[in-house]
Amino acid sequence: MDLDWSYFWSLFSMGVFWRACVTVVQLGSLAWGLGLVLGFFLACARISSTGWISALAGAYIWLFRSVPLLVLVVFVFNLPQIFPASRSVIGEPFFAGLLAMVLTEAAYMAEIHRGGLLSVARGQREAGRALAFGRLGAMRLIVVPQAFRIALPTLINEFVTIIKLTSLVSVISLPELLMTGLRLYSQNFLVMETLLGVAVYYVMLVTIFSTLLGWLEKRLDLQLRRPTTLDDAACTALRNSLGGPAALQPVIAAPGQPAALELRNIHKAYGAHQVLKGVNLKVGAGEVISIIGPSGSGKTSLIRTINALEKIDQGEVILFGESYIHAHESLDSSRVRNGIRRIGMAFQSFNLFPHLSVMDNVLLAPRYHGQPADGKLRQTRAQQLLDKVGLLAHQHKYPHQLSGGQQQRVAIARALAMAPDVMLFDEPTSALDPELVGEVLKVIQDLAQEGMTMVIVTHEMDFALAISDRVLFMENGLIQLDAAPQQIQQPDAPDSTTQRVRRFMGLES
Ligand SMILES: Nc1ncnc2c1ncn2[C@@H]1O[C@H](COP(=O)(O)OP(=O)(O)OP(=O)(O)O)[C@@H](O)[C@H]1O
Repeated sequence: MDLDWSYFWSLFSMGVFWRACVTVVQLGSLAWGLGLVLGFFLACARISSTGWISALAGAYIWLFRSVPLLVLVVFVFNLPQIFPASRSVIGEPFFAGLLAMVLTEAAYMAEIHRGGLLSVARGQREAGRALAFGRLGAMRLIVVPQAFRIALPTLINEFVTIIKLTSLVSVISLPELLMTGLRLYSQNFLVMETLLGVAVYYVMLVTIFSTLLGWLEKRLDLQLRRPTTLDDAACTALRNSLGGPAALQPVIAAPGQPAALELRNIHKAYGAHQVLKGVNLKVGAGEVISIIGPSGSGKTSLIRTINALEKIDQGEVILFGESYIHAHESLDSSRVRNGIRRIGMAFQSFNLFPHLSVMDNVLLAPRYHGQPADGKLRQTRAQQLLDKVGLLAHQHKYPHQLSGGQQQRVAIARALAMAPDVMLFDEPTSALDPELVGEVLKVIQDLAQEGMTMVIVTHEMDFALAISDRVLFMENGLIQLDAAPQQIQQPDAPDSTTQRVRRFMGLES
């Protein structure tokens, strides 16, 4: 069978097809954009901890993924028979088609967003919480940007699907590409040539939009960014303009002043497993406390209760004489949030925000809290802190472009950016290669020398002895020994617990 090629080529100069292209693009883009937004809220509802909200969202997704789009399009278009008032809107084929597509796409996009949201590591939310972000703030600035990047390739694919699905709206006589072709070949009977032309129009639209969205995806791909490292001259010039590295302003111990931190009778269980069994601890301003002990003894659980990353079952945490966390009380109160702002934390796995540059990692919390209010001052302070941890030259890099030791130093600078009165370190060197441990310990040692109050969970025994005012040995959810390093280092230890700790620390066999 011979095709009428001159007719085929003439299809591309017909205004009616180009108008149909515009309709397809408008319908597809609106359905994609609205489905994207509605799908996001549905995904948030789906992962909500409130049972009925999650169930409602689940039911919506189940229903609209089950009903074929073609059926929904016809159904929506005929709704004015039941609700005449809706005729002015969905009596129009374009809006009826759009509504049906948005309802369906929202269900699909919700699952795509849910996948993205669940892929963001738990540590990211914890890092936000440790920087006193509210739930919404953490979601907006930390979780959603990462989830969106993860979901983007699938969302782009969905756009291509939607462009093709617009052809289904021809069933209610919307003059999109298929309907336009159909009307034409029902007059001239050149079915193959017309459908071939329609197919070429679709391929053209999909190609243009895939290229544009692919370009967007590349622009957002952090792996492809190549930030510059400042050379020595630029770094020195910048350092001089900053007036040197940041100096801390720690709370100085004074007679009669309350302890910087006090834990009273802290109990914590995971299910039936009692992990903390009544821990009492006082940390004076400027003191450095190291917590050591066998694996599973409750060290990490204890330090995480101090900045409300773990709820306590019994007891109280007091910060500079003010009661701040009580068992059974919400950890979302402004009192707790204000307390958290005074406490910085460095995590074992760093938990840097991978979508932000080093500089923006340090700036995120000060910007969020408006601390200090002046943006220029915030920037200067962030650069001074990066200088303090030896990373001024790397300020434009992203976390994946740094070594583990560098990442941990950025994490420390990020915590210091909130000018905390107390710093918590949860095994800060455990995830590092041995040759990178020293550079992080050096930063912590410098903080100790400047008088920062610190609680450090560590397996670095020599470091704990060298840096600490007191070393705590935890076992079975209790502090078994609270002693000065000099006392532990005495070879003729007075009691069996000290002897046991000396053996644990490798000081005697
Ligand atoms: N989220 C959790 N759910 C259930 N059990 C947990 C949870 N977190 C910790 N545990 C349990 O609590 C106990 C204490 O854990 P924790 O991490 O505080 O110990 P640790 O002394 O810090 O150990 P390590 O030195 O190995 O890090 C362990 O038995 C652990 O399995």
